[in-house]
Amino acid sequence: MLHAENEYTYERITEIKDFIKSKCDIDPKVGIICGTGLGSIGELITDAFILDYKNIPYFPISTVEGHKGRLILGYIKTVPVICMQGRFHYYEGYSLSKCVMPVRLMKLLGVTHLIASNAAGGLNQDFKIGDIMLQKDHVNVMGFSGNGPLVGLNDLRFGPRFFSMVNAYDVDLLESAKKIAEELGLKNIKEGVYTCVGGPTYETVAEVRALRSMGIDAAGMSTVHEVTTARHCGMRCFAFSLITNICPIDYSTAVESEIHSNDVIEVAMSKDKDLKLFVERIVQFIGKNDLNSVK
Ligand SMILES: O=P(O)(O)O[C@H]1O[C@H](CO)[C@@H](O)[C@H]1O
Ligand SMILES: Nc1nc2[nH]cnc2c(=O)[nH]1
Repeated sequence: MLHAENEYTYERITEIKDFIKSKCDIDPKVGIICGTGLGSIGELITDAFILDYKNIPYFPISTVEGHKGRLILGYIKTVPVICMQGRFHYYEGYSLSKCVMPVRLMKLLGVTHLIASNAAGGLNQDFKIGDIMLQKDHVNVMGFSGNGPLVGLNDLRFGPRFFSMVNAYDVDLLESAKKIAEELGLKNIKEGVYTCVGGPTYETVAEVRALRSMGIDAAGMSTVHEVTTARHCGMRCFAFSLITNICPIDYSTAVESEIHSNDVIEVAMSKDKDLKLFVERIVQFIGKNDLNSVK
């Protein structure tokens, strides 16, 4: 699968874009990707136009729990948005280029800013369940072995062959998000480095130790390739992880802290009120300050 030809050419994604445009005349500026159990962020959207993935030509379908499989266009406080209520993961059997196709679709629809959310395990042992980790950076461990969303022929209409990933997580958005969290009185805000593993297995103790020694604070199975693709096509990115579990770094406690996907979904859903307010305010901020200043 690694070097299979990317079926999602510029022309194919343009076809999908034209299909959506033929159904809905909203021009989204902010793209939102809901993580596992975080689909309620989509409830913020007014004048919502909803498309099930299964009804969009060439779209994959969501196969995991906690992902509804719907694309929503509409407004958050007058800012036009597009929201994926359900993302695609590598472990579902989708190539990384397939997983990130919706990011490119967002670009073709006019999106300039991406907000990606995810459920993640805390590797940093100072983290607590329910913390919101604002992503300041990532380590692309899958990319180390050449498994990335941009492997293959490069289409310059999306972006350049080589590009920098410094400032992948937009510093201005990150700082503004911190201020917003403070204004909202959110106490459990952390900042850190995220990584995406292939999954679907959670980490062994040895893997937790290895990832931690690389300076990584949280592990998931998404987001890195989405942000990479968004940066390739010039979007400004903000991402956060809801820490749904703490990854065991000691063999003595590993068994009792075993992770179950139901717990991940439950913790994520229990934070929906805070996260909806948080995302709403970030989108508003982008709408007021940032829409015309794409870097
Ligand atoms: O990254 P999101 O989609 O939030 O989901 C995270 O939660 C699931 C594991 O419970 C994995 O899919 C992992 O990536
Ligand atoms: N890789 C990984 N993904 C997660 N998603 C939610 N929790 C975890 C975790 O502990 N590890």
